[in-house]
Amino acid sequence: MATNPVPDHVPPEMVRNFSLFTSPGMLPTPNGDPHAAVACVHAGPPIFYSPFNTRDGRGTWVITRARDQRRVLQDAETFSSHRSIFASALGENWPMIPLELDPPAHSVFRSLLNPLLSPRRVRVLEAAVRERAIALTERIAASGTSCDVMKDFTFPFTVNIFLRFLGLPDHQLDTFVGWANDLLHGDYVKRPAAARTIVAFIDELASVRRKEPADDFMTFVVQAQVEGRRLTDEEVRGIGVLVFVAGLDTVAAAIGFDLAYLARNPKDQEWLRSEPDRIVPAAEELLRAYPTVQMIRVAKKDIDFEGAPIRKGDYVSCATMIANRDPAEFESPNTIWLARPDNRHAAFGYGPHRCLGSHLARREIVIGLEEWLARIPAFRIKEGTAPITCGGHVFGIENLILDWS
Ligand code: HEM
Repeated sequence: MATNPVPDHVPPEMVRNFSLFTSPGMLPTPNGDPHAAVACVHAGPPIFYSPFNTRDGRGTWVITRARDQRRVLQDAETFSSHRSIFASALGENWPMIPLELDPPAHSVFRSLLNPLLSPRRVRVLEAAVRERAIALTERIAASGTSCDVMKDFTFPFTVNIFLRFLGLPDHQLDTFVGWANDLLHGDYVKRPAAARTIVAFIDELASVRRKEPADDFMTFVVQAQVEGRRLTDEEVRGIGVLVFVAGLDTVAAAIGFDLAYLARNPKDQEWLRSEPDRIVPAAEELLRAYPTVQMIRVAKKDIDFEGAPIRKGDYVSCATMIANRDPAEFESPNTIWLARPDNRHAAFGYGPHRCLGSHLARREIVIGLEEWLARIPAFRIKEGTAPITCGGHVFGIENLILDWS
């Protein structure tokens, strides 16, 4: 792990002892609330330097205002998204596509992939999403009055949808959950091992689909053309790996945080159960209050930003969990108001890289909540248990044991 002294160009008064990885509430914490723990940055300046704010121990500038984050995320001329987050775990340097490409290359691939996750395409996938949510909640309701939501509901739900999207059978579900978990939350041994396994899996799937095409995502990718040519093996891998990591943990964590909130707030729970039409706006408010992704950009040139001397190569963090609690953007940002109007939150990012899977993610969350609330009566956190939350690049919730006895 890198140890990062503060670079010479960073004025000492701009350094803060804050990190999405190590600040209080960020390490795995029983009954933790990492979102509330980051909200404290709004009492400070619009930008500061955090000496340890990535998984590999690098420092980043931290942008605390939603408006300034939008400036960074929209300006790909100055702030690049090429970091090889995944490949670097293997000591390699290929980009996840389209996330780690800058315009104009980014738009070539984004246009290629947009139709696969468009609202129209998601409507086609929706029947399978609902079928899966019903099957899981029926099984949970029939088998007792308690369950671990992450293990029994959210992961089997989201991984199944992902496997269908890729065109793979369900029996690999547990294996995939294990890989995703090791990759996102594993230590320095588990993480590269999981990265290697996922790359080998995607490479193998691509090679099978080249020989035996099917009606699925990977076949689309290996047959696709950009600028009059087929994709290279590295590009196919970059896309496959990104879709693998982008959609698994994020939706599962979102539903987990939502159900944890509802378990602790029985009135809101009943309010949604009695009128399920309220779930769509409520899911937006819960995405605002409990977003999970920290976006990072790399400065391509020197720039002075709100008084901070950002230098070429510096990392700049735009954390959705910070933007979504910005009091300049949201009235009483730390209050959860399920009917909040005009909820223009940043959970899915901003600018050219805005989440490609947001339409699918939104439907998964809403359908997951609808079917859960339709079958599971008034639920609460099981006595004697405590959900364990964690910070990091992607905030998560490790276990959530609910009880409705
Ligand atoms: C609640 C669930 C989700 C959240 C909170 C989320 C959040 C985000 C965010 C913040 C970004 C921007 C990253 C950046 O600019 O650095 C992003 C990008 C992306 N997301 Fe999602 N995501 C979710 C679900 C999904 C799903 C289900 C998929 C795919 C099936 C997906 C695929 C992608 C892809 C491919 C990108 C890169 C887009 C580009 O670079 O043009 N995401 N996501």
